[in-house]
Amino acid sequence: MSYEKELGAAKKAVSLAARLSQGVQKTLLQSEVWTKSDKTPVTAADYGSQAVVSLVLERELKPATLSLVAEEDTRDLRKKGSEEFLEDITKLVRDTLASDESYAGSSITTEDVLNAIDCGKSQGGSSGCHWVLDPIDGTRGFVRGEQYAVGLALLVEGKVVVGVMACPNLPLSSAVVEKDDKSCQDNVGCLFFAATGSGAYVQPLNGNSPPQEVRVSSNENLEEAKFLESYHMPIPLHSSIAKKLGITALPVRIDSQAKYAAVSRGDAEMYLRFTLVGYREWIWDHAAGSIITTEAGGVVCDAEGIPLDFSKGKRLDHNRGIIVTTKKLKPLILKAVRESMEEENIRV
Ligand SMILES: Nc1ncnc2c1ncn2[C@@H]1O[C@H](COP(=O)(O)O)[C@@H](OP(=O)(O)O)[C@H]1O
Ligand SMILES: [Mg+2]
Ligand SMILES: [Mg+2]
Ligand SMILES: [Mg+2]
Repeated sequence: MSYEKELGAAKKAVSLAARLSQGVQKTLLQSEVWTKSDKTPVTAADYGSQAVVSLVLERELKPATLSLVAEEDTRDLRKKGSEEFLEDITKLVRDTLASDESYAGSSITTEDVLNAIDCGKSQGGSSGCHWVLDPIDGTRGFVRGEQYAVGLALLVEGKVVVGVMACPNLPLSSAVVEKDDKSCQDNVGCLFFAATGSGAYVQPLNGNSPPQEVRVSSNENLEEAKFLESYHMPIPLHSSIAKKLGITALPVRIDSQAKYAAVSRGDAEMYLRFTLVGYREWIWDHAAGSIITTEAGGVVCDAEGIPLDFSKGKRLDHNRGIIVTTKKLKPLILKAVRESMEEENIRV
């Protein structure tokens, strides 16, 4: 089955949400960063982006009911004292939609914004069609003025079939560039997308250049390999695995699912994610990224080599660890992972 219509709607939704987030990031003040009950940060861009994606999918696809599994909810926005913040978000959403010719003149109220965000309450699962959204992935990176992504995927019968990811600050050349390389740092903003069986592509986020197919690296020389991990949680096990593999370079730390995009484009050969014991991953942190990498010829699996299962609701059901790499390197990496885990007495 072709998912052309869904892909078109998702690209439009994610591009507009990225436009909203770019405006917010430029002028964001520390006082505008709220903290959620799980102690993680959230901003007007997270809420605004979720509302924009929800409204655009609704308008473009006119589904009987839109099933959206998304990160943010309106609990804090509905509390007394949030009125001004909600007004600001509504203005952002209104201005962003008005910036697209096809939506010019449409009026958006605070109630419309709250309803659009609340649309993201779906639980997902193994049957039917569900959109999966991380409106701002890597909010910590976003707040620091660094990397973040807007990730949207379509789940059909428990499988990811479409993925779209905007990385507004990611260089068009490579994610792994020197901080003082001005020419790369100035030429930023990527839109990655993939549909099942059709490959993975990238195009400039704010330009009109045609999409280019991306493929994972063909490098098999681990001495020259680059590997990625989260910015905020360097994990000792990652270093042991890299050392065992003979990787000499230090890990490159990047926020968000941009790490999946980087592996899909061949910027790096490996992304490791061994979080703290007991942490169960949200599907929206991986859905868009995983199909982009697999359609680019890569693999996404757990420490046992088993593909991730997106069919069990809002959380991923998998063993310890996530490994994103190339098909050629997978056996070597799994061996190094197994040995390092045994040595450090870490169970799957
Ligand atoms: N202590 C933790 N361990 C694992 N994942 C965490 C975490 N705290 C936050 N996260 C998740 O990791 C995501 C960011 O991933 P990364 O570290 O690769 O940038 C966050 O997404 P949000 O920024 O969308 O909330 C959040 O869902
Ligand atoms: Mg968050
Ligand atoms: Mg996230
Ligand atoms: Mg998020």
